[in-house]
This record gives sequence, structure tokens and C-alpha cells, in this order.
Amino acid sequence: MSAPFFLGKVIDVIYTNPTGDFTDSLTSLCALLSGIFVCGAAANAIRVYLMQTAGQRIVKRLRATMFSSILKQEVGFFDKTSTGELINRLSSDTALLGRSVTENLSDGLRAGAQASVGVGMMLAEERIGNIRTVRAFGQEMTEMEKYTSKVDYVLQLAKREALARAGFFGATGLSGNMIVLSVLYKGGLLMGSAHMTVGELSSFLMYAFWVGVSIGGLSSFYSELMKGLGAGGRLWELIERKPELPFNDGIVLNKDMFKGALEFKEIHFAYPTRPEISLFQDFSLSIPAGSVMALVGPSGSGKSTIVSLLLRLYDPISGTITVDGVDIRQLNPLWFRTKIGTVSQEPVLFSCSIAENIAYGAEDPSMVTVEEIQKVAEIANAASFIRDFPEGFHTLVGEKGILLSGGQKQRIAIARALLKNPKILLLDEATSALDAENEYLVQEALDRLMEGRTVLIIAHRLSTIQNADSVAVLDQGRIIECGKHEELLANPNGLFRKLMKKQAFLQNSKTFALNV
Ligand SMILES: Nc1ncnc2c1ncn2[C@@H]1O[C@H](COP(=O)(O)OP(=O)(O)OP(=O)(O)O)[C@@H](O)[C@H]1O
Repeated sequence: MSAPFFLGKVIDVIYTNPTGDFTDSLTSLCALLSGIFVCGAAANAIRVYLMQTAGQRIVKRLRATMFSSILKQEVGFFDKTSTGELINRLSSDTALLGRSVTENLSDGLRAGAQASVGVGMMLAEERIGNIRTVRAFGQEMTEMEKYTSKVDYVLQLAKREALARAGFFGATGLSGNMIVLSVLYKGGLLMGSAHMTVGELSSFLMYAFWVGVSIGGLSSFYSELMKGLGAGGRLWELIERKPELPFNDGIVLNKDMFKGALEFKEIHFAYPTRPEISLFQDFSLSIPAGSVMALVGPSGSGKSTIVSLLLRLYDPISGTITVDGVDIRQLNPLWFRTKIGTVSQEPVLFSCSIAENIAYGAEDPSMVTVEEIQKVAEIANAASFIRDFPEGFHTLVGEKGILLSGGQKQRIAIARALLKNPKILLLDEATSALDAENEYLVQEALDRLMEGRTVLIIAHRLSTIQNADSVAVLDQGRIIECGKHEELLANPNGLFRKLMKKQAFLQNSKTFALNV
């Protein structure tokens, strides 16, 4: 605070004593300057370090809270919100808010304190000048009596003071630079009146410069604060958002009561992002516990949507889906999903080891033993190719399993589902052709996986359809045919027969399919 004051004093010594030991004065000026610089820099470094550490802690906590809130949102939310936007919230908005409430706040407080002290000191310096002006005025008046017109002199002096005051106070509402200019003007007048020493004027100008810089700091604090508030608003909107579907609420069925009989009753559904397109009108389907139902239908008819509704990723607009007679809306979705195994066309593998990807299926992956992983890999026909890798079960699969082939990925997904041991199984058969050996191995693994479970399979292969207990044909938002494979194929005008003629179902046995 008093650095400009002391500097002013030293300047006075140098200025008023030019014939004295100039080197001594200069040395003390340099020592003072370097002392101020070192102390100031050290204090500032400590302040910045503390603020940055606090800022990073706040950012970390914000990101964790935000991420956990994002994970609880319903799937419909992700349909409407882009991944880029969420990443932006998580990375830049949290960083902006963290900086705004730590470093920026501290910068702002410092700039505010500096500006107040600077203005106070300037007023004090100005007051000294004014007292001297009054004294000088008295003396000059006596002098003036001797020489010239009193009126002229008083007018001259009053005009000078009025100009100076207007210059100073008029500038207080303006920018830092304007204040500095105005103060220079005022300083010039004070100096011109010879009522301030050079040192006093120097400290006055240094305070003025200080105030100017501080006001610049305050304006950048304000703009950062506004950015921080904007980011905070966006973050809180997301953190406070209540998911439209419950995340971990609802009833849990008794283990012995849970058989896995599924029933869709008069379902009407449209995706939240396309409410005008009604995908299901009066969709009904019943899958008895322990049976295998193959679902077929043209591309885009809504087969995968049935799976999404069952997993409760979306709720139907009307109608009910029941499990053992209980509406799935009453069930705890988190618990219910642990009872359902899924193997999709493109299995989702994580960028970690094969063992970790298989263990992911268990309720508590940390409790899964190496033997359990090896056993399910064996049943899923995956163990032999895994052992062929130099790192075996510790082989990293790469992002989304990019280092593995399609058939290998599917067998790992089957091993994962086996470890989960679910009552209900949802399978989306791959449309992409696997080579003969891979196809055989995957099919065998799937057959083993299906044993003793309620299975809904989106079928693309003839063999799957033939082996299913019944086949349901989906078209125009409802089931139009349902029964055994042979019964459906016997209907010459049925959609099932038409579908069978299409390429996807003829891969295995063209002639057999059409001659039944
Ligand atoms: N998240 C979504 N939001 C809006 N519309 C969607 C969404 N997912 C799918 N759709 C639309 O719903 C319709 C049914 O899609 P779905 O994936 O269920 O069909 P499918 O029968 O499984 O098709 P395929 O056999 O080609 O996999 C399509 O018209 C699709 O564009």
C-alpha cells in the first residue's frame, strides 16, 4: 500500500539533493524497488498456488456430481442432448466456474482493495496539496496587494481549482485510462501551483496508475464472473435435473416368485424425439416363462424398440409390459436390468482386458474369480481364441473392442451374459455374415446360453427361427402373425413367407426355406 509513498520520499531525496551523494540515493531506490518486487511476487505466487489448488478441488467435485447426475438421466435425454454438449459441460463449464469462484474472486477482491486504497491515498495527497494551496493563497494575496488587481488574481485561481476538481471527479465514473489522464492533468495543476513536492506528485501519479490498473483488473473480474455465472447456471440445470424415469426406485421381486414370463399388452409408443410418428399401435405379445420367441419383421419395423421398452429405457405412452404379472413400471429398473441379459449385434466392449470385459456382466465384478471367467469363456466357445493371444485373458481389446473380430466380440458378450446368469435373455442376432466356423461357434454358444431362460430373439437366421418355440412377425406397429415356424410358412400370402424369401433368411439353406 505504501510503496508509492516511500518511492515518492526517495525521489524527493534524489531530486531535492542533486549535489549530495546521488549514488546512495539511487542504491536505496533500487533496493526498495527490488524488495517490493520480491515480496510482492512471492505473496502473489502463494496466493495463486492456493487459489489454483482450491479451484482444482472444486472442479473435481463439480465433475463428479455432474457425471453422477448425467448417468441417472433417462435414455430419452441422451437422444435430445449431444455428447459434445455434455463433454463441454463436464470439461469447460466446470473449469470456468471453478476458476471464477477462486482465482477470479481473489483477483477481483485484490483489485477492489487496491483501487480503494489507491483512491484513498490520492485523496490524502491531494489534501496536502490543497492545504498548501490555501496557505499559498494567503501568502500570494498579501503579495498581490503590492502589485496588481486582486479580483483578477482570485478569478484566475478559482478557475484553476474548478477545472482541476471537474477533471478529477468527472473521471471517477470513467475507465482507468481516463482517470489516469485526468489525474495527470490534476497533477500538472498541483505541480504548476508549486504546492506539492516532486516526490509527492510522483506518489500521487503512481497511486493514480495503480487505481487505473486496478480498475482494469476489476473489469476483467466482472467479465470472468459473468462467464462463471453463465457456466454455473448451465451446470446446475443439469445437476438438479430429475430424470423422467426412476433410476433406482421401485419394488424388487422375490427370488422364488421370479419366473420371467413376459407380456406386452396394447402398447402405444412414439419416441420422445419424434412424438408425431407412432411406432406401435396396439402392440401385444406374450412370451411364456422359459420359452424362446423369435421376433421377425422388416427393417425399421421396431424390433429393437421392443427390446428398449422391455429394458425400460423408454416408457410406452399407453399399455403395459408385465413380468410374471407385475407391471415393470412398479419394479426397480436397476434391479430389473440385472435380471436381463442382452447380446446385441454390435456388443459393447470396454477398452480394458478380456477378463474385465467378461466380469462386467456380474453384479459385483470385483468378486468374480479367474475360474468363473474361464468357465463361461469355455461355454461361450471363446476360451480357445483367447488362449491363442500371448496375453491370454489379460489381452486388451482396444476402444469398443476394435482389436477383435465380430465373431470374437460376440462370444465375449455371450460369456459376459452367461456370467450374469439372467432369467430373461434379449438377443439381437447379427445381420452381418460371419465366416462358417465363427458362425457355428457363435450359434453353439448362443444355444447354450438360451437354455432354461425366457428368450426374446430378434432373428435373422433360418436356424434360429426353426429352433424357436414360436415366431412373431412385426409389421406396421403390431404383431400380425404369431405361431410355429412351419405354421407361418404354410401361409402362402403371409408376411413371414415373404420375409423368408429375402436374402438375410436364405443364407443357410435357400431351398430348404422355400420347400417346407
Ligand atoms: N432413439 C430413437 N429416436 C427416434 N427414433 C428412433 C430411435 N431409435 C429408432 N428410431 C426409429 O424407430 C423405428 C424403428 O427402429 P428399430 O431400430 O426399432 O427398428 P428395427 O426393426 O430394429 O430395424 P432393423 O431390423 O433395421 O434393426 C425406425 O424408423 C427408427 O428410425
